[in-house]
Amino acid sequence: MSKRAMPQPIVFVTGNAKKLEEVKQILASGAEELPFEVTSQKVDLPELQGASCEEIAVEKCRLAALEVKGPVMCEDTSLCYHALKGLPGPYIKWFLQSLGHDGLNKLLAGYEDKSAYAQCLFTLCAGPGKEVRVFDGRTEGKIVEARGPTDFGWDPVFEPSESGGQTFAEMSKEAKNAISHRGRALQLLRTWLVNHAETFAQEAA
Ligand SMILES: O=c1[nH]c(=O)c2ncn([C@@H]3O[C@H](COP(=O)(O)OP(=O)(O)OP(=O)(O)O)[C@@H](O)[C@H]3O)c2[nH]1
Ligand SMILES: [Mg+2]
Repeated sequence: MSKRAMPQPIVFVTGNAKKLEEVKQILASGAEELPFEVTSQKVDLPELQGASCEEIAVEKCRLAALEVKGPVMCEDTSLCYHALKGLPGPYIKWFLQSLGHDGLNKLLAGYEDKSAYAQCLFTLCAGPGKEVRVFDGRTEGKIVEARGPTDFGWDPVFEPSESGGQTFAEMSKEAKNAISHRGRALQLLRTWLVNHAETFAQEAA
């Protein structure tokens, strides 16, 4: 499919190099090609506190569109423990930074239920002041003792239910992307853009 003419490409705004790496891999694979060019910009945007995952994601994307002055996409990842009623959720970054993998396990020491889900909210906005659309991808699993390479966040302590016993960190990139929160959310965004290319290009004009 040829790329649709837009004044600017869609800029994926993130401060996280590992997210960007996976997003590039996911977009390069899959049956449908995105009808727009995607570039990236490294900006670590401020994130709302005390709000829902969705509110945080929408506000971040709104700020990204103002910063870039054009079409943007962003994403927000949460790790939600069922026993803790969804926490750490959107605050997982700070929990991981302060407590490490061992601490992420110890949080559940007093609970039988070690289950958790990874959630990725992709957001898409055609420009400053334009509607922000949200695409929600989730993967259920459980929190385990760290196994596998430690180069991406909490991957070593999350074992998806569909992985046959491997943690995200132990899986190949292709296998992770096929069942990951990020892979699923990005697939929804891709399908929406393929089906609404005209609408989005007009909003961005
Ligand atoms: O093991 C992992 N597997 C993943 O698939 C994954 N995706 C995100 N993360 C980590 O979870 C926090 C989300 O916070 P987050 O969404 O605010 O990201 P961020 O601040 O790093 O980037 P961004 O907000 O600039 O895009 C950050 O610590 C990320 O490193 C992951 N860890
Ligand atoms: Mg962030």
